[in-house]
Amino acid sequence: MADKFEFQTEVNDLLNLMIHSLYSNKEIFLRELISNASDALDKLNYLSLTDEAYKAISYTPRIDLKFDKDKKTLTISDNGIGMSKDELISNLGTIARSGTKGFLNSLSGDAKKDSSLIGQFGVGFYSAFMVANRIEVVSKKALENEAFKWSSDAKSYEIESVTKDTQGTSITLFLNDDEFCDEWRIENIIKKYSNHIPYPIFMDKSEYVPPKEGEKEGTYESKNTQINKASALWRMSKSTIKADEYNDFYKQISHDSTDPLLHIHTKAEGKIEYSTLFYVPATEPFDLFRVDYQSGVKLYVKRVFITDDAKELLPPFLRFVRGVTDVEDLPLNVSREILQENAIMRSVKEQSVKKILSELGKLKESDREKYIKFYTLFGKVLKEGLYGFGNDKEQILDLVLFKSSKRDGLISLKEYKEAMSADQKSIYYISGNKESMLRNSPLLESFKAKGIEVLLMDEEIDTIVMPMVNEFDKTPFKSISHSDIDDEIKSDEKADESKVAKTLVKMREILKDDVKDVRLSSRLSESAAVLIYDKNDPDFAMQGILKQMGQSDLPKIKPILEINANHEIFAKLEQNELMVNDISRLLLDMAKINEGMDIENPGEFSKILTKIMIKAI
Ligand SMILES: Nc1ncnc2c1ncn2[C@@H]1O[C@H](COP(=O)(O)OP(=O)(O)OP(=O)(O)O)[C@@H](O)[C@H]1O
Repeated sequence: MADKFEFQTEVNDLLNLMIHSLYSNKEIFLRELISNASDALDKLNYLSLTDEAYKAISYTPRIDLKFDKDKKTLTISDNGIGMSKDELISNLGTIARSGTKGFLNSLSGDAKKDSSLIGQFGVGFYSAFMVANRIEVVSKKALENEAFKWSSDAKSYEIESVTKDTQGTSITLFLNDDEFCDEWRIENIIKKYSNHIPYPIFMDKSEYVPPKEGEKEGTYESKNTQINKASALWRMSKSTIKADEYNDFYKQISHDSTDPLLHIHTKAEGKIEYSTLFYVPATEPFDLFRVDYQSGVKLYVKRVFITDDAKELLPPFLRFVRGVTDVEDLPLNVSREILQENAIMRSVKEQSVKKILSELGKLKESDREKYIKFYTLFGKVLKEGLYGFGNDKEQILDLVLFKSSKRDGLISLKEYKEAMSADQKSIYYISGNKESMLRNSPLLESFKAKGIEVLLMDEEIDTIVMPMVNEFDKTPFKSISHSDIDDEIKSDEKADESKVAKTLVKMREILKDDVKDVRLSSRLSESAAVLIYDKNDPDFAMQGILKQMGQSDLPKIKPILEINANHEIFAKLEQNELMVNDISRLLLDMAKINEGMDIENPGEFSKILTKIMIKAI
């Protein structure tokens, strides 16, 4: 008797999408099923090497494909770990991963793009419903006696008890049409996506047998043949691997259907022996900015798969990297603690980071267009490495790019320095979250007048990390929204305090609750006033970030209002005391607006402005 089950709502939504919307690139279903079979073999392989109970299982790991042209079925079998009844229910009836909602929301309606997301979101198995109207999964978990059959028409599913001799899983697809009932087509898909999974894939292939003596014509015989290479690509010598093979292996491990931007293959044979094969994707992994992102690097020890959940293998600022780390001198039953504390692992990690960063540096020099593509995708993540006291800051500073007040596009810090005049002492930057606002900030006036370049840091991460970066190549960074200012950018025309003495005293009094001080500015040439921050105070952009991070009890940080004594408005104000009150308030609010801040009392602002407009007409 079969028990009937309903799918979890999200699975229903997903299946509807699979069947009705995601039509292109259907062939990836096979990659997904083979990859699951390979994972199941990995799990059993690992247990049989590390767990006494499993050592007794005698098996040669393999995956078998069979199709029946008449019945239009394709069967994918493995002799891996298998699934119990409960596992069939939870693995093939629900979607455990929290990312799925994100998947459903992120679908663009562009079938090609959407189907490339399928694997990324861990909904691989369900993709088989793109090509099949019915699926049967027969599975027997290793060391258990019972086997079960899960079957579904994509609307609901049934589970019943069956017999099966060996452990493992056999998945039969009842295909919608003949497309995937074709030996040649299947072989090509396997070669394309699954050539380098570490286990052999077998299939019956008809082979031409030449005529024997006395016979006129040859015949075709069906022969069970291994159709993939089953060699761990990362262990092979670089010179024997073709670009296509690197790309295809990437697609298999990442479930991404776009070629990667870069691969970095290393075989270290010194004191510590290991192989790494890393890839920089050309698309953004869906969970790149999720706290619960999945590690993209699989750990192997002596070719035995250990885990794909080891975030320790690379630091978070390289979490976009996909690939494999295979270490020789570690025990197979390496635990999480070992991963974190083991000297070998630490050294492999350090060297991997150095290697990845240096290859990115080479790319920056050799192919700027490609590098910009990389940087646009992952620059923000890379910059996270500038936070704190990491060892890699210098290398990362060589890689970061910024917008500039003087040039189009993105420039590196080296390029900034090369254009500096001999007497410029600092690398100047302004940070905030809107490029247009930064470009038009009054704070840039004297820099523009003197032809000094300022980096425009308009990403949130800049505001967070830049205060933690002191210098680049011995040149200090200086935020231009702070009060300490180098002599070289001070205005040439020395402001004459006596011209505005009365106004200054009054403004200080009027605005004393809102600003720390009202001062003469030596950085303005056009605007009447600007807000800056004391050297050690967080600026406006930083305050915003602190609030976002939950620091709601921040004390009120008062800015400093700097005024341009040479501005006509102050000459007039000295003669017209009655207006000082209104104009002071307006100047403060205007300076706030220029920085993208909210003004405290918009009603009051409008009233004063209206009053002045009436006077002006
Ligand atoms: N051949 C198999 N043998 C054993 N377990 C399997 C097999 N196929 C699928 N499973 C189980 O079903 C789960 C769901 O598979 P599915 O392909 O939907 O997602 P996934 O493999 O977890 O994610 P991803 O596609 O990102 O690798 C797997 O995690 C695995 O536990």
